[in-house]
Amino acid sequence: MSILIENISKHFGHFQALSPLSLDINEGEMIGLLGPSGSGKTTLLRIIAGLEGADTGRIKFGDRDVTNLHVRDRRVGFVFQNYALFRHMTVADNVAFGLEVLPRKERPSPTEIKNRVMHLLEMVQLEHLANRFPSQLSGGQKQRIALARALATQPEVLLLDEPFGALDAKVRKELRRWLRGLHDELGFTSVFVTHDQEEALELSDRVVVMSNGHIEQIDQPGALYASPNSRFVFDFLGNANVFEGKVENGKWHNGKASIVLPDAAKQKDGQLYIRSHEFFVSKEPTAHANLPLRVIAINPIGAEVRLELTPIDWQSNDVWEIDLPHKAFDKNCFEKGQTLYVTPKAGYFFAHDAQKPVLLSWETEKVKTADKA
Ligand SMILES: Nc1ncnc2c1ncn2[C@@H]1O[C@H](COP(=O)(O)OP(=O)(O)OP(=O)(O)O)[C@@H](O)[C@H]1O
Repeated sequence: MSILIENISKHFGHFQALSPLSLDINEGEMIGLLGPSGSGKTTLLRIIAGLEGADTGRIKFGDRDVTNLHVRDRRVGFVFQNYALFRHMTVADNVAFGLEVLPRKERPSPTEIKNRVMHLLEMVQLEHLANRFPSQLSGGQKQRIALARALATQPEVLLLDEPFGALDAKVRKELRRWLRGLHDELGFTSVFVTHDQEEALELSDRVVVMSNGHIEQIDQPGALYASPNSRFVFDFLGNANVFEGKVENGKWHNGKASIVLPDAAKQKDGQLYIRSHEFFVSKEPTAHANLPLRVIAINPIGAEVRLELTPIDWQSNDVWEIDLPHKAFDKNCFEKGQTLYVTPKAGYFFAHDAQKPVLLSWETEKVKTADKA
């Protein structure tokens, strides 16, 4: 079922929670609504569900205009963060609930309900827990039951609000994979809310990045990561270091630090955003950059080592984070308190007078040569 969202806006009193926004969701697509707290994700999801009315605009499911339809007539499935299972009912009764409350004309027979519940429990691989109560389940199991319950009425649209927010990282990852598999197998259309960029990028066919009640960018995960179209999106997708530079003699300067402008750069003042893995690190400045930093922390994180650094004799608002493969780290034997120099390999430049960034790259070979010199 496709979903068309057209000029939807929402006020709570004088506060504008959603500016008029539009979004076209294809049948069978999985869409992640990503944004910081208060950006309007849940409000938009609730308006799609019919739990909240919009001030303006309309919503269509396929050819059906559902703008004024009651939540129960929209036929959507929901999953919330806090499981929302009925504590006094068994797992099987919880899953059957949506079917039991259907109007008599639409309600399947008791045998059919029983069969459908068992099938759903098999699908979420928890048929052996049919007679347990929610208090006897783990968080991950509860959430799978919540999903089975949401799917019982065979909705064509599934809406999920931070479905895995309360779970630990490992279970979260497992459930994500499993939800994606189920989505692909059953072919429903899903919209889920998250403030976790990794979750959004991993699960979604397209990600909708929201801030302050409007849409900043809609893109496939790869495109979003490769071409963030604003500072906000860049910041929100994480792990960027920002160098604020003023142009002088073909270089960006900031205090005693400098970066040579690559050929493609316009001679403009602005901010260079560099991702944490886009650096060479050395014990001396290179021909391309003189960015001295002091090591304040060293944290091994999985396949990489993250160095936290503060500028020496230049200004930056944030601590810098640089991720190095273990090999590169071991070769250099960096220690806390030590001074080192970083050279960007690539970065996004936002000129002060521009909204959109330019992707810049320093030719790798040249930097390497300079590094060795
Ligand atoms: N019923 C309400 N009454 C008044 N203000 C509300 C109501 N619901 C939401 N808001 C406000 O609207 C804004 C958007 O809220 P919303 O819950 O949609 O954000 P969100 O992006 O989902 O945030 P979070 O990630 O924290 O859940 C917030 O500033 C919130 O305080």
